[in-house]
Amino acid sequence: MPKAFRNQGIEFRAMKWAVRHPGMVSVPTGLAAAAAEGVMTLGAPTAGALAGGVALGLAGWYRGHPASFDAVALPRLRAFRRRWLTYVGRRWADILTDCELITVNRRTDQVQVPRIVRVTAASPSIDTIMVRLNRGQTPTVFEERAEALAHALRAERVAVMRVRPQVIALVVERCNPFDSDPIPAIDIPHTSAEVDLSALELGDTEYGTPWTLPLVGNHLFGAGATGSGKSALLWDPLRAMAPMLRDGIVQVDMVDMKEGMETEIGAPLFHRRAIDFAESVEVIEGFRDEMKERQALLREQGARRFTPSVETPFRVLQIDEMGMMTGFGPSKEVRDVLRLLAEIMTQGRAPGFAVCGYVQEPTKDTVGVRDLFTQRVCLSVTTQGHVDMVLGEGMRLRGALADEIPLGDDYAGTGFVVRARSRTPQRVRAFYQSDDDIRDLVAFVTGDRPRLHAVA
Ligand SMILES: Nc1ncnc2c1ncn2[C@@H]1O[C@H](COP(=O)(O)OP(=O)(O)OP(=O)(O)O)[C@@H](O)[C@H]1O
Repeated sequence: MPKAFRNQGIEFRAMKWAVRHPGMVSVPTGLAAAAAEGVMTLGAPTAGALAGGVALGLAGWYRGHPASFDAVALPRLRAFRRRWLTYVGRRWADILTDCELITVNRRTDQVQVPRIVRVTAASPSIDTIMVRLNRGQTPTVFEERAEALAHALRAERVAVMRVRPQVIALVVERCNPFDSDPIPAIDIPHTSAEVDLSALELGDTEYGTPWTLPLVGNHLFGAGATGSGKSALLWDPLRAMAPMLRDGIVQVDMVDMKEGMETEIGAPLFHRRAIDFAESVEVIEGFRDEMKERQALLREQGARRFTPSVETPFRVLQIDEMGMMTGFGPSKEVRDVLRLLAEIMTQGRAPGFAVCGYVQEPTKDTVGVRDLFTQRVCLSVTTQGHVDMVLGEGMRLRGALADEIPLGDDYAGTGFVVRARSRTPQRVRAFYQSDDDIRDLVAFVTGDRPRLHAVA
């Protein structure tokens, strides 16, 4: 038989085998089969030109529009690479064999390896592998072997989730992208012109790029167990907006339901501050009334939205331990607070009124207005269910293992956000501000002047 036909026969057999064993196909065989098919169908020059064109197109996309490339193409390319290099045929079978996750058919003695259905890699350090269980296997078997699997995959941890009957997801956290040392606070911007309210820098993403928050036009929800580092979510936006606080272009009201312990050190930064329930209701009510006045003013001026200025400052209401106001207080008062917050959060965008709420327990019973928050950060939480409550349905499955983030200083301030464009979770770590950093911030904002505003 001529060599060309012999080769074709081999490739056809390889392709047929690959189709029949999609979970077991190896890189050289799978890719060679695909390449061979391309070459045979189109001819070598056309196939080569096509492959080159695709590579060039991707390079052009990356250079021309890195943001959309990052959101759309990169996760797919990464998933493809992981699928065919990391979780591939023999290697996958060996790992599952070593972890005692294969089965043997008693009748035929055939070894059966749970098949990979799909691999996604929303972030550089987290993969989700959908696996079809062998008949007779249960998700519990994988849960019990998760630690062994993590070691075998050389991953930090593996979480097992039930997807549908016979299909589970292995969420593989490959590494912690952040050092155990905190990320130091950024330098305070000098002038208001340097502040971008639609991109306040709060920390780093797992890519090593700045993690920014668009606070204007949004409401921030920060959830995390005690000790997870929620205070960073409170102080970091203030640091990023410091010149505007100094110049009166941003005014922040603070409701500190920890009896003022958390915020005493930065008290001069706040326009108003409340540290018990009754004062807090007053502050929230005052915030709502001011929003109404602003709405009336904009209506008079025929303006559809505010422009941050000394006359019409961007107003922010921060509520630490929000659950104490919205879940655990006396029922009539709680209802009133929820109504006020709902009013502010549904109407505050155009007149420039934003709410930042920080909670330990993100359930609907505790925070009835949870769904009105438009920006969400999930730090280390205590249960799996909390992750989707904060970030949205299915985010844990896509890799947001916030309940697996260990508590402690090495991880404090680490959490997940959802990327707006691709709706995929991304790991972030907030800047750490020491007490001295906060004192510097206060000194910068107040200068030599006396306290800017009365403190409740
Ligand atoms: N971004 C960060 N990076 C590193 N360490 C941090 C960061 N934020 C906070 N920490 C450290 O983590 C510890 C707990 O932080 P923090 O007080 O903010 O937790 P919390 O979530 O507010 O807890 P609680 O609800 O009990 O007040 C603190 O000792 C602090 O030093």
